[in-house]
Amino acid sequence: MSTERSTDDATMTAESYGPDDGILVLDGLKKQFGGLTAVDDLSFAVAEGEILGFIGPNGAGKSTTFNCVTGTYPPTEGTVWYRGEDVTGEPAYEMVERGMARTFQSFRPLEDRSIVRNVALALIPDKIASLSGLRGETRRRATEICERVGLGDRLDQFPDELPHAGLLRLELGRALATGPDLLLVDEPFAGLSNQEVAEISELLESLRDDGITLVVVDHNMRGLLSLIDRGVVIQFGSKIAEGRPEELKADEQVQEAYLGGETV
Ligand SMILES: Nc1ncnc2c1ncn2[C@@H]1O[C@H](COP(=O)(O)OP(=O)(O)OP(=O)(O)O)[C@@H](O)[C@H]1O
Repeated sequence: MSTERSTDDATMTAESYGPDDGILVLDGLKKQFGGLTAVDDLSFAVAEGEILGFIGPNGAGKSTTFNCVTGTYPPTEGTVWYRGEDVTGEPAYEMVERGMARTFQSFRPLEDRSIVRNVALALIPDKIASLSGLRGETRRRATEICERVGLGDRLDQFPDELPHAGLLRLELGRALATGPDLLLVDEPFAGLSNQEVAEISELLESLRDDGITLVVVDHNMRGLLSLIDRGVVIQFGSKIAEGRPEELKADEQVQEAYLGGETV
């Protein structure tokens, strides 16, 4: 990363990143919808093996950034590098093949399929084609993933039998089925009790221990600051702070953006 210019006020220093600054690097990302600039000159890097929080108030541009990175929208300007390669504007299926997976805020399970079948459908055939007994192997892999996300005792239930936290686990299972190196998790804590936040945090930490890099998005800092190694905070589509949880908590702009000056 290099610094191109700096300002003497409290605004962030303008930065320029290169392809090797992290497993995922955004440089000067901009996304406009007509006259609305949803993401504006946003740059940051995700280090391999970390849990990065991507934080911002409602409407700050978090989902739009996610959508530009995962191939849902082409960015208006800027560059996205994944594992050192320029992947700007690549379609979603190519990003999945490269090892990037995401969960969605609104869950989209197939309601007429069991839990294990929902996960099996997300398995990428190429990755298991060389294994013998594909059908049995598919079931075995899907079962393993269900167990991994805490749904081992609900394999043959249907999505509408799951509580909210169970649907989140299923969403994580479907993402894991694509064999990701990087997992983008969209607002996992919304609608969860404190106990569930702790349990899901434990699951996300265990995925990191398995070697998966995580970017966790949330507008709410509840639960997030104790989970993440580092955070990037955005407001109105631009980065206002970046750092370790204790640095973010102490940052005046973050306080202001979030709680009108109250302590985070
Ligand atoms: N497809 C779209 N067309 C037009 N405007 C959009 C579109 N998607 C997002 N926006 C606008 O871009 C801005 C950023 O929205 P975005 O959904 O990225 O914010 P967010 O930080 O994810 O918010 P939330 O926490 O509520 O999910 C908002 O003003 C939103 O209305």
